[in-house]
Amino acid sequence: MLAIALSYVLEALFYVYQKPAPQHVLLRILSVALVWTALAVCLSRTKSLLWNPYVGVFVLGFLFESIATTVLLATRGYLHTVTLCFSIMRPVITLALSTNGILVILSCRAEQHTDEEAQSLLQRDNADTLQQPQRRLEEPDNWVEYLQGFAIFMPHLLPWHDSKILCSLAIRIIIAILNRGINVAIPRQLGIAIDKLSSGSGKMPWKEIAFWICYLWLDSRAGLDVLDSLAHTCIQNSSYKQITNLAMGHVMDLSFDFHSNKDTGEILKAIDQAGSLNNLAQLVIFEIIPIVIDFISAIGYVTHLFDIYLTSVIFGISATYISLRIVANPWIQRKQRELVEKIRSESQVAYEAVLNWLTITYFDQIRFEKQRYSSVVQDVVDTSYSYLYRLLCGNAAQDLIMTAGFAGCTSLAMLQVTTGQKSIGSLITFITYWSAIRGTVQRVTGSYQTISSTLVNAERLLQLLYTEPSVTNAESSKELVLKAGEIEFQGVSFAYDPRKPLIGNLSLVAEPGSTVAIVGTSGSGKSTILTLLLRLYDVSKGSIKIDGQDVRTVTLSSLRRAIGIVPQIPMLFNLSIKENIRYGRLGATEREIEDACKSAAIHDKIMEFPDGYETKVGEGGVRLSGGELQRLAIARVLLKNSKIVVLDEATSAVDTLTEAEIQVALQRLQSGRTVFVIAHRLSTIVGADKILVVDKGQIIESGTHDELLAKGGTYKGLWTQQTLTK
Ligand SMILES: Nc1ncnc2c1ncn2[C@@H]1O[C@H](COP(=O)(O)OP(=O)(O)OP(=O)(O)O)[C@@H](O)[C@H]1O
Repeated sequence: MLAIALSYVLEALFYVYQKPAPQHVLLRILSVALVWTALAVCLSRTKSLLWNPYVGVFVLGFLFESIATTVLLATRGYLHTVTLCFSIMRPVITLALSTNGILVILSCRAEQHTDEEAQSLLQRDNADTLQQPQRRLEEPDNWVEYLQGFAIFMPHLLPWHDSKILCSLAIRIIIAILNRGINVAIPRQLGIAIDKLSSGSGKMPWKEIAFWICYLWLDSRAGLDVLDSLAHTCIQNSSYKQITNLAMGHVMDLSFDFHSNKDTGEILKAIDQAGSLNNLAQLVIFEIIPIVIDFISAIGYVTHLFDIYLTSVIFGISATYISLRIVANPWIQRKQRELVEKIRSESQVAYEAVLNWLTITYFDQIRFEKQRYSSVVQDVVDTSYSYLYRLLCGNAAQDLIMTAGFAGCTSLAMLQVTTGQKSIGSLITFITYWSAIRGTVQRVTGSYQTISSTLVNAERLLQLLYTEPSVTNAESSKELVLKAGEIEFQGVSFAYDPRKPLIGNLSLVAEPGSTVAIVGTSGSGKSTILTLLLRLYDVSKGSIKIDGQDVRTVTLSSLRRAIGIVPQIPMLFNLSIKENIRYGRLGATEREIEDACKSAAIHDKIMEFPDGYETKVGEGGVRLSGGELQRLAIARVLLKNSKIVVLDEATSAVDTLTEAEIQVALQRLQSGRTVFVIAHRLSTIVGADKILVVDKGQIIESGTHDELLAKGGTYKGLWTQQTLTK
């Protein structure tokens, strides 16, 4: 392919120096050379080659080359040994290319056929669906699919239903159209003014100069740009709002399996970087499209002003300039992607260090953490230098081409002025217009660079958006209708990891208004049983029913509204005590909050704090003691006032005196509610209606305290151990 392109370039040079040819012949030769060069460059950069379009080009090339050669021989126009050689060589090469391509396609088909037979259809489809989004991001070579991946952002980047946005869009489109005219009008007007000046009339061309200044004003930042910037900011703010809300909303909607594996710092950075997508749609509409229009008008205007030679040179330079960026971009982008990843790990390390400051201090590892952070920062700096180096190399190579092109074009134009073919005004117009042409071509690569870095920045967010929540509302899900509050586990099996089954065929019934206690060794799956009730995970077998309704058939929101939970390690927001308790029921009055705190035996303690209910609890509740934290969590659930209550070691961190107080509160809480209690301290569950002893995800004993003691099994052993220890 390069040989064909080279033959055309040599033929063009031959025509320029040996045998002048009409402009249309030269233009054809140069255009075809460009097409073959572009095709060869594309082919050299393709990793997973799609042969069909290339073979199509080769076959068409062979047809056209053969016709061109036949016509040339028949008309004997511009025939010379050199051109004759080229004209015969090209059909031969294209024929060879076509034959080779067809053979490759046939052999590929044969291979594919055997591959497909060896693979089951279902397997292939599943693998395809699962890997599609990932593959799109990992194979930037397949750029159509890669871009398709980002299409989910489009409705958020340009919200069509918003009249304010539509109005801003209309303003920007009108200004963009006006700007296209102004771009040509400025150099044209200057040329007209100079021609009038040099006409020797001795008059000042006031009118022409006034128009020129007026165009300059419109083009300046005091002109149309003011209105354009306002409209731009309006659209940008709207897409910022939409994209960040989309990102945050999606992360909040993801299920517990995602949140138990996530890297918080890295996720926060990914959401933060989503902001860079704001400008994407506007960049395409108001940069790329105007650039194409500018370029076409530049080509037309220069042809009108001078001739097709100059236009072809400009066209060739521009194509080389842009191709260079396209070729260099993957090389630059690789470093940029590395840089983005390094920046994300930097925020992850910083986040973890700040979050775990206390642990770091306990183990006196502050120096180690400082070093760790400084080493990731150094990594970021080093990578940013390598990225900058690659970027500068690309820019320098491009600008060299542009400068050489300017020298060539201006010399050509000056040549025409010296021979009297063109006026000095035309030359000035061309020189002024050159900066517009250069600007246009530079904007193409600038926009390409911006778009590609925006996309690289947003890749992580895109991966996040492709992550589906594993627990969702079923299509026909209804609100949970709570009646008496009966809970039934029927043959429930579950595993966090399929390789390690945890709960196997577990069945239990919690009667309405009863208290069911779950006891057992650490890690036996007690908390997991209750996370299944909350549908943080779905059971892999069996079902969980509340008042006869399967938890998978009711909405997640109604299910979680019905259950109040006091977790093992309660987490609080870094807000005041009052605001944290109000989280149980946002509409609660101050009186209700105080009542809940009194019931949870924490009111007096809160009143001892200098700021009372306004005391800030610190991140996660770090400024409170373990016992205070647990009692606040109980108060929060009391305020929520839900029919079903789950207490996961709710009193493990309080002394026996406080525990006795809380027990009174809990008894109040338990009346009329179905309660699940997980407790290691068996003294707290002796009054439970049913005690289940769990081991390795199975219920091995069940009954009341007395029944279990009478049985003399595992429970009796645990009880004896604890009472003896006491
Ligand atoms: N989100 C999770 N992802 C993967 N494995 C988990 C997850 N949560 C718990 N596990 C594992 O499941 C097993 C049971 O954990 P679970 O918290 O249910 O035990 P437990 O009986 O409540 O223990 P403890 O009394 O110590 O609180 C443990 O081996 C634990 O490592």
